[in-house]
Amino acid sequence: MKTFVIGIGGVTNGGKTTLAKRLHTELPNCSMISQDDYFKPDSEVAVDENGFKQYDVLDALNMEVMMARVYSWIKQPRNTLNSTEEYEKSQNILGTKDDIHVLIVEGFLLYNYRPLNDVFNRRYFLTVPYEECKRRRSTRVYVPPDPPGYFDGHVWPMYLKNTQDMEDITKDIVYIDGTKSENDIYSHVYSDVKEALSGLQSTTTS
Ligand SMILES: Nc1ncnc2c1ncn2[C@@H]1O[C@H](COP(=O)(O)OP(=O)(O)OP(=O)(O)O)[C@@H](O)[C@H]1O
Ligand SMILES: NC(=O)c1ccc[n+]([C@@H]2O[C@H](CO)[C@@H](O)[C@H]2O)c1
Repeated sequence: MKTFVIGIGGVTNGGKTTLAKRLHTELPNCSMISQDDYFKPDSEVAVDENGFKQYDVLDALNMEVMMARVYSWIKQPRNTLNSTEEYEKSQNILGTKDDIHVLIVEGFLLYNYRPLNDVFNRRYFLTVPYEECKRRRSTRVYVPPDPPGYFDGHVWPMYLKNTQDMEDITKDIVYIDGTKSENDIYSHVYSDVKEALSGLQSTTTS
């Protein structure tokens, strides 16, 4: 039994969840963890001098709790070949009976956190330019909702800083143009993953 951990990172509203959910549905033996589920309670998130809650930094997240979940999956992957359909899916995709378990981790701050960055076999990063990102974000309602000026006063500056830090930590990232259609993005990543899984299969033994 082997494991393969995929990171779907990128800018806010880059389409991470959309892509991750589809891969999760299509890949056999696949589990998914979303970083957004690990935000600290609002009362524990710092506020800056302009009154903006500092949500777009690692300190806003319970990364230790998230890592515990990731390590626990690696130790004992949850999804097994538990149905004929899953079994056939794995044969179609991998062309083999071999047992590979896939974990998708999706979120906006994956590669800046070294312990998490270290577990990825493949790192994707969805990008969207400033204007399109701001437009998409304005259609979303978070809890709590973005106050006026939040995108320019916190979200985008933190994205630029986090991306810079990320590039200092890891170079091994596959950048994806998030303005392409959902289908194009999915097909591209799916073929890439499939190729990587086949490689894993032929180079290792269980
Ligand atoms: N390829 C795409 N082209 C155009 N719009 C897209 C595309 N993918 C996703 N969207 C839209 O962009 C918005 C954000 O998508 P999604 O929730 O997948 O992004 P995200 O990166 O997970 O966002 P978050 O910052 O909340 O983590 C949604 O309204 C979604 O429908
Ligand atoms: N999920 C949350 O608790 C929450 C609260 C406030 C803001 N956000 C935003 O989520 C994005 C990541 O998906 C970040 O850009 C946060 O600003 C999330």
